[in-house]
Amino acid sequence: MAYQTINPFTNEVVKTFSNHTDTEIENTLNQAYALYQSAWAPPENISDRQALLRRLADVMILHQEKIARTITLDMGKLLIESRNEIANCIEIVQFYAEQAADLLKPVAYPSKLGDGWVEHHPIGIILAIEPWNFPIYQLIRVIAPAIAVGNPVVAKHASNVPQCAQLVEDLLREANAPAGTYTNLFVSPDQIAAIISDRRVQGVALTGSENAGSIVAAQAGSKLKKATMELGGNDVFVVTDDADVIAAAHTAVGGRLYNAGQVCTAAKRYIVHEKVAPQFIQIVQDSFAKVIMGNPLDENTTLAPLSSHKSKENLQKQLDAAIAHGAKVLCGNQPAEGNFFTPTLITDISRDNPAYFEEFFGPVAQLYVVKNDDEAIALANDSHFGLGGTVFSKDIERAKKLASRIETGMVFINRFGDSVAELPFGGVKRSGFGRELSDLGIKEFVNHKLVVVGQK
Ligand SMILES: NC(=O)c1ccc[n+]([C@@H]2O[C@H](COP(=O)([O-])OP(=O)(O)OC[C@H]3O[C@@H](n4cnc5c(N)ncnc54)[C@H](O)[C@@H]3O)[C@@H](O)[C@H]2O)c1
Ligand SMILES: O=CCCC(=O)O
Repeated sequence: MAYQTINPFTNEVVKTFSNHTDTEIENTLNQAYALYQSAWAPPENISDRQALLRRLADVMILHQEKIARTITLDMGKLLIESRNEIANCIEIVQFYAEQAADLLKPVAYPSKLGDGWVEHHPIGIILAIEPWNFPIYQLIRVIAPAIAVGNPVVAKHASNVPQCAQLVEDLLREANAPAGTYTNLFVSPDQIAAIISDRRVQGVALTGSENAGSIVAAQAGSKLKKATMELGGNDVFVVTDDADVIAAAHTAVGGRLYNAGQVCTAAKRYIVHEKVAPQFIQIVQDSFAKVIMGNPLDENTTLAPLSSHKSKENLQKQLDAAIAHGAKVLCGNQPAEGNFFTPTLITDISRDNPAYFEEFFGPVAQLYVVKNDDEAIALANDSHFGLGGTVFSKDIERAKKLASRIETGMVFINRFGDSVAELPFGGVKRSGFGRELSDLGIKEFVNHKLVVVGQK
C-alpha cells in the first residue's frame, strides 16, 4: 500500500511516504502503552487532558488555513469545504475540552447491595482506521474524546491523505501532547491485523466502506476487542406533498453535491411525492447544470474533482451498470475532464437494478416518485444501509412520524444533517454500529467500572 499525495485536480504525484516497519510499530505501541500506564491516563487527571485539548484547539486555530490547504491538496475538496471541516474540528476539540469532565463524571447506581456508582476509566490503546473524505475530521472525532478519556490513539489513515495524517501528529506535538498521545502509522492491512491482535490495543474505531468494516470488525471480534464501525450509507431525502418544495430541492442539491458527493450521509436517494415531483426535478436539474467545475483552490469553483482517477472509474462503472439495467438519466452523465464527474440524476431504478442497493460515492442522485407516506417508508427501509436521512414537510407531526419510521441512526427534519460535536453520529444495519461524538461517543471506549460500598 503506497501512501501518496496525488493532487486530485492535476493527477500529479506530490509526495510519497515510506511505510513504517514492524520495529517502528512496536516502538509506537510501547510508547503509547507507557502513556496509558502513566499518571496521564487515570480519571482524576482529566483536567490536564482537557488543558491539552484547549491547547490543541488553539494550535488548530493558528494553522487553520494551512490545514485547509493540506486537505484540498490531499483529496481535492473545495477550499471553502476544507475550511468548514477545520472549523467543525476545532468545535469538536473545544466541546470535549469544556464538557469532558461533566460527561465522564461518575454516575450513581443506588441498589439494595449498597451505594454504587459507575466510573469511566480508559481501557488502553485505540486503533483508528480512517477514510479520506473528511481527512482531519475523521481523525479528530476519535482523537478528541480519546484524549479526554485517557486512551492513546494509533492511526492508520487512507493511503491518499498522508499529509493530513502526518499534520495531525505535528499539531499535537505543537500543543505539547505527551509522546504516544497520537501516532500516525503508514502500514499495510497485514500489519493492521497484527496491531489489532496486540494485547495493548483494546479498541478499534473504523470509518470506511462496508467491505473494510466487515474485515476489520471480524478481526477485532476474533480477538474480543471492542469496535465501532462507521460505514457507508444510502440515505433518503423524503419530500412530502405539503413540503416547501423550493427549500427542499435546494437542500437536496447541496446534500448530494457537497464534498463532490463523497459523503457517507449524502442525500443519495430522493423520494418525492408525485404532486411536488415536477417542480423538485426542475430545480435539481437546473442546479446540477449550473455547477462550476475547476481548481478546488479557486473560490469560484462550486464542484470539486473526485478524490482520485480510480474513484471516477468506479462511479462511472456503477452508473453504466445502472443504465444497462434500465435506469433513465434525467440529467448529467456527460464526459468531464480529469477527475471531474458531471452531476447526474437517474430514475426508473427497479429493485433488480444493482443501483437500487448500492452506495454511489460521488455526485449521482437517484429519484423515486411516490404516491404516499407508506410507499416512501417502504422504499426508504428497503436498504442494506441505515445511516441517516432527511424529511421535508410543513406538517412537523407528520414529519416526526416519518422520521420515527425510517430505520437509520439519524434523521433530520426540514434541514440537511450536518455533523456537530454535541450530536451522536452513527448508523444501524450495514452502516455499522457504535456512535461517535457527543456523550455517547466519548463512552464507547471506556471501562464502565462499577464500585459498590456494601451496607453494614
Ligand atoms: N459512517 C461514517 O461515519 C462514514 C464517514 C465517512 C465515510 N464513510 C464511508 O467510507 C467509504 C469511503 O471511504 P474509503 O473509500 O476510504 O473506504 P475504505 O473502506 O476503502 O477505507 C477506509 C479505511 O480502511 C482502510 N482499510 C481498507 N481495507 C482494510 C483492511 N482490510 N484492513 C485494514 N484497513 C483497511 C483503508 O486503508 C482506509 O484507511 C464510503 O463507504 C463512506 O460512506 C462512512
Ligand atoms: O462522511 C461523513 C461526514 C459527515 C459530515 O460531516 O457531514
